Amino acid sequence: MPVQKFHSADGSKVERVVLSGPEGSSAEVYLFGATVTSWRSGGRERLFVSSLAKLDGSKPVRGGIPLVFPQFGPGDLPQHGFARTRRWTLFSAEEHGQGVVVNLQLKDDADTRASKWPFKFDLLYTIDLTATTLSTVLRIENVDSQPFSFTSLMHTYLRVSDIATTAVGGLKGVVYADKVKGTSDQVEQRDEVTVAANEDRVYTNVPGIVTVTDGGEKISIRRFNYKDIVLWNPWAEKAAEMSDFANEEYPQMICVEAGTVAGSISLSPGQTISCGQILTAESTSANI
Ligand SMILES: O=P(O)(O)OC[C@H]1O[C@@H](O)[C@H](O)[C@@H](O)[C@@H]1O
Repeated sequence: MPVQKFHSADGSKVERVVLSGPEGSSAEVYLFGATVTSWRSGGRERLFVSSLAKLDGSKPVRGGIPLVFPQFGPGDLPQHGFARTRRWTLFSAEEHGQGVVVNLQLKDDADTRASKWPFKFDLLYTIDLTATTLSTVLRIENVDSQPFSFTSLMHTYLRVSDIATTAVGGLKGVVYADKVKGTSDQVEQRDEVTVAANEDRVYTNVPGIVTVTDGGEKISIRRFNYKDIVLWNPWAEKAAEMSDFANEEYPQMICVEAGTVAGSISLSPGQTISCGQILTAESTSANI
């Protein structure tokens, strides 16, 4: 069965779905936050989820792909907006020629309309799995009678075997803001960006494909309507401040987050936009 539904302990609602694709590929998605918590391809888990992550809806999931909308970072709303902490609806799930696709939906409700972002919206989140790709696309529709603006991002926690041998390509020549150092106009000089400390950077207007290599493994990130890339690893010092992240886990992950966060996206009444990423796993060594 390509899509399996798992219910909450009391059996009253679907808690998560598991997609089974070709060649042993799979993905798991929680309806809480529409959070993808697992993506297996080429016999490997490609996403990192902390062993201390809360999966009971008590806080955003520390790992996988939390969805940031309508606000990146701190601001009028809670950090990273409300999409990652709302319960989404399972809209549809079906097999297609090359894999399986699931659509989740989130609409405004009394709580969101009472928030500092009070607009009427309709979100459709499409998670599409093939043997080697996971595509996540967020379609945002303005169903209000007034325009609105937002920032959004897919906060992807990639699992790596060792941060010391992990390199991110595709950022050379890109201007970035360094949130740790407090600078905003540096230009990346490196072909391969490595991380060896607490890093929190926003690369703006990234032009093409971004790659993450880790030993013989490579993930390519293709984006559309998402201009920026956030690079984040908490390292030991920030890890110690997070109750839902084990101290020793930071070498096993890197967040490479596709989004539009340096500027915002505006939609007029009736307008829609689809923003997303396609992650492709290219293994040179399968380990099933
Ligand atoms: O702890 P949170 O809210 O999930 O955020 C984690 C990190 O998310 C990153 O996207 C931000 O750039 C960081 O500043 C932030 O610390």
